[in-house]
Amino acid sequence: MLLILLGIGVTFVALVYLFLTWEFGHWEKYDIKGPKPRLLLGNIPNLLTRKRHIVYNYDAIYNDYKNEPVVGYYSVRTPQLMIRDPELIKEVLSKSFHNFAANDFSDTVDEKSDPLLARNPFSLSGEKWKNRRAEITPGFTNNRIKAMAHLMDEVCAHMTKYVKNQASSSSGVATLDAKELMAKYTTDVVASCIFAIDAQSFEKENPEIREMGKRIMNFNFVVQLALFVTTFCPSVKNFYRFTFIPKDTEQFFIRIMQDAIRYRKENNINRTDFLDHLLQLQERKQITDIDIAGHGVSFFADGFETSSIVLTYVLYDLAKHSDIQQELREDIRKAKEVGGGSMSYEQLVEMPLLEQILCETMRIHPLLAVMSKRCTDDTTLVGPKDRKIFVKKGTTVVLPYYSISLDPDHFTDPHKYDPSRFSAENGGSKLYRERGVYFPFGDGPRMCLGMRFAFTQVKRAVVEIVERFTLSVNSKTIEPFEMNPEQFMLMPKVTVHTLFILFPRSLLFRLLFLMPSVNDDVTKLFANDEPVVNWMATATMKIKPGYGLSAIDA
Ligand code: HEM
Repeated sequence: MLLILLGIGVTFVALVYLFLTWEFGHWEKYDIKGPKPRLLLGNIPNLLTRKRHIVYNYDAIYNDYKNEPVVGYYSVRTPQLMIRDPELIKEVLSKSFHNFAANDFSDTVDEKSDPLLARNPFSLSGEKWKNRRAEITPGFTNNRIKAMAHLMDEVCAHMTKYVKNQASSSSGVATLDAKELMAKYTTDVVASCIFAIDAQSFEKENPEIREMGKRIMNFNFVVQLALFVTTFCPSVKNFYRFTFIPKDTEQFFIRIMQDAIRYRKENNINRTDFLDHLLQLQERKQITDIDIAGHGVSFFADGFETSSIVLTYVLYDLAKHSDIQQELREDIRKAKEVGGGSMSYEQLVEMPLLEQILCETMRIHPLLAVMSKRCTDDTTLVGPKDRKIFVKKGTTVVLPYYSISLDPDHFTDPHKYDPSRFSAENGGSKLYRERGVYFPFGDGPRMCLGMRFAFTQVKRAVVEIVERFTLSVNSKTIEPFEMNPEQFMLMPKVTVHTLFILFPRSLLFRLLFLMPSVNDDVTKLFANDEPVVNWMATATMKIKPGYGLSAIDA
């Protein structure tokens, strides 16, 4: 009996071992170099251990195979391919798009358990993706974004008031959590553009829409679990469906979308925003309320977190480089002078230095470690020196955006913050994009749909802050940043609570800045860690029953 049990035990262990290592010779068969995988951990151990962000595993693979166009590695036990060569990256994103049209995440989202997320183009593939993308694209015309820029003006006014209220009356310094500040801004902008509501992030302690937004983005754990389980055993997707958006959050968004539609129809409101686009779409195509809510939530989820992280990094970079900050301030002043005291939408989107700052920030602080695509048909890529690289249908290929952005072969002195590398004289971002080394918004037919909206939203906030406040890094900031392994996107692990000191640009401070003899005092003041000022509500807000938000009429 004991022998039988022992036999079963040994067979079981042997089978598990075989299961875990079965694929480990895959890349050798195709003559593709790569690191030796470890049992259970493969080559991305942080996926399981979560000791550090997975970006550091990908980066090590990228840098260890400098002369290889592609590297074969194993995620847990599944063979995956890292594309290092920029020409091949362009091939995957654009030229051979038909063979890499699916995002790796695509078939992990189920329409029944996640009806809203399943309507986001990012989660879709094939015809469904094409249709959804075609429905959203006209929502981002130049005219509509221009109209939405006015809605951003209102949010900026709230933000300025909030920052001023945060500043200590004695020093004029406000120490703020930049990420939190920027998330409030983008939440209010995006809520205004889709749901036509004032989310009141700057006025209320914990506005419900902000909390619900956090819960949409808080699927980090589920995403990481799904990533782990599906790379461990990809067929899990066929019989188990993950739920990424909690049900109460889903119901909340469906409800506010329905309320927003009813309110607009009943009151005959004409407002050029994304909701207006969705209503026109509903008239033309008879799409359901769930479809509309799906589009709304997509815009919300894609729009607020990405832009708020980029904004946080822009503020950080400007705080670190006071000369660039001052140059931008001067540009803003000149633009406003030309505009007779205000800045037009056209002026905003065309400010060269501001554009370069954004491009450089998105290079030096990439938002994503890698972009993952799924090979949808057996394909042979042709690498340098005519080398044939066979990619089997179903293989995940990753494009190492983080590592490429910081590779000295592609960007001179890559750790130096230098917006001028994106100046028109140097060829702008187009040059790097054409080389296949700069793709913060992806590229090809699946490129980010909200790019122009995101740029406008980010630029508007930067202009507001730089014009009115002086930014400096708080001395408690731990640098260089260590990325937070709990987050899917690349965000610093440190609490950014005391990261910045925002300076109201009062006349007194302007004078201090213009007089070199007192500049030292200002520097000292910057270095002081001012306590966070507890903000108290100063305005009474219209509270709408249900979710404490007030609708915007026009
Ligand atoms: C600075 C902020 C943003 C960054 C850096 C960013 C970046 C990206 C990236 C890298 C992709 C994947 C592209 C690919 O798969 O090749 C993407 C896709 C997407 N983004 Fe953005 N994004 C930003 C803001 C926005 C905003 C504001 C919206 C909408 C309001 C948006 C909507 C989308 C959508 C719908 C997709 C899926 C496109 C598709 O699969 O067809 N994004 N974005």
